Amino acid sequence: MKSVEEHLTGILERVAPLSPLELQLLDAHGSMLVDEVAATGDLPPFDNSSMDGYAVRLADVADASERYPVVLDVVADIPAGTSPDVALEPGTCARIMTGAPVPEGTEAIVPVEWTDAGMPTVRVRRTPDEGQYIRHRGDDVAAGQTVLDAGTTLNSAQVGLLAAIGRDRIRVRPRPRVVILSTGSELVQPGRPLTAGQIRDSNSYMLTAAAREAGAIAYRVGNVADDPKALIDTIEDQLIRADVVVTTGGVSAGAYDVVKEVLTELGTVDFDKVAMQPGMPQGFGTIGPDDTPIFTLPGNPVSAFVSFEVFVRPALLKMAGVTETARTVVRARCEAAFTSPEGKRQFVRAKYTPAESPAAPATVEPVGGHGSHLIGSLALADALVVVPEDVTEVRRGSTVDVMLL
Ligand SMILES: Nc1nc2c(c(=O)[nH]1)N[C@H]1C(S)=C(S)[C@@H](COP(=O)(O)OP(=O)(O)OC[C@H]3O[C@@H](n4cnc5c(N)ncnc54)[C@H](O)[C@@H]3O)O[C@H]1N2
Ligand code: MOO
Repeated sequence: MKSVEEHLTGILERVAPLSPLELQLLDAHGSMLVDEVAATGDLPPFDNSSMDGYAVRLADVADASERYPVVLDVVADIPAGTSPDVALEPGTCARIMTGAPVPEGTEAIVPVEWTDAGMPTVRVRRTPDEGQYIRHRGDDVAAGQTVLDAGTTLNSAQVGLLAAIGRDRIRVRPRPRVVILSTGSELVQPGRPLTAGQIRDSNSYMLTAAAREAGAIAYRVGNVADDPKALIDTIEDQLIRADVVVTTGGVSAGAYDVVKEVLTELGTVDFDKVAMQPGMPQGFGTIGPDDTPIFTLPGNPVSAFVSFEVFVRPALLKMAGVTETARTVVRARCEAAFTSPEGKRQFVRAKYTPAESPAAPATVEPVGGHGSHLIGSLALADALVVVPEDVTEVRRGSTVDVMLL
């Protein structure tokens, strides 16, 4: 049997970061920036008001009070999106809206709430501080300033910033496109009735969601019957939109394990037993004219989930340009005793509770049994306890490695 490390290393050696592409801003969301981005202009691009109110000269309103309001002539009305062509003379002001450019001579903005909102004269009842409610050109971002570093995975605020500096396209490493298909003649799509001996195809949904959580663009193909021609035709049809293909089922030793049968014949996919539990039967290789990586995961739902976590997710992250591809592993006190198969690394689904104080360290509680079909308890887990190959018994209260999901 191969070790988990050997199998993972073999995979990571054969997948490469995807080539950079210039994408529309929203298509680049979630992708990694290839280049550092600098602002070509100032933000804000001009001095503007942060309040709806009146642009004033300070001397004119220095004596304003509730009791003795100052009366000013309103010589201009400046909505956002216009450019004022007035300069404030003594005794005058301009009505101005939030975001509108301040006219020449403006020393502060008086919010409309401090006035009688009058036109064409206004009564000002309070004195603003110098510069109050004026947002200055470049006080957010200065022209030439680096706003985003290369290697940033673009989140929503960063997409907003790129739009604010005028970028509508940006060069990124695209998110990998993953095609997920499950195999098995016993499978029925959710929403359809079951007949005797059938079960629902949960893997294709679970892995599509998992691929999305890993930042990929995932396409779910439903289930393909255990028929060699149907399988190869479906895979070939899907290659057009795939940077990676993931299948589940049909890789063990059964008489109808078509994935293994069909892909072994092609000679580009290796099938191995990996020393882990669950997830022992694994296949990885390439397929099609572009040598598209293909993962063939076992069909048992927990095995498929763990295999995705341990092998597929790191590969997807590497393709997206991420360098740290491993999940965070922490140490925690195990709240239950259990046994582990000798010579295999066991991944035990569990619930993790972070440390609350030095007296209450982090703990982890295994959930459900060990069966690879137990998706009910898998859904309760937020972590996997990782039990080394040479450990056959985990005692309650011992400290274990926990991979946080
Ligand atoms: N004689 C042997 N039998 C098995 C071995 C072995 O070494 N020798 N290995 C066992 C292990 S370990 C695993 S894991 C499974 C892997 O099986 P396959 O990958 O061939 O998957 P199937 O046989 O197609 O299905 C296994 C199991 O999972 C259910 N399944 C399959 N696909 C889905 C899906 N999309 N959604 C929900 N459930 C699914 C399927 O109905 C089976 O119950 O083999 C063991 N057997
Ligand atoms: O190794 Mo299989 O993946 O139980 O359950």
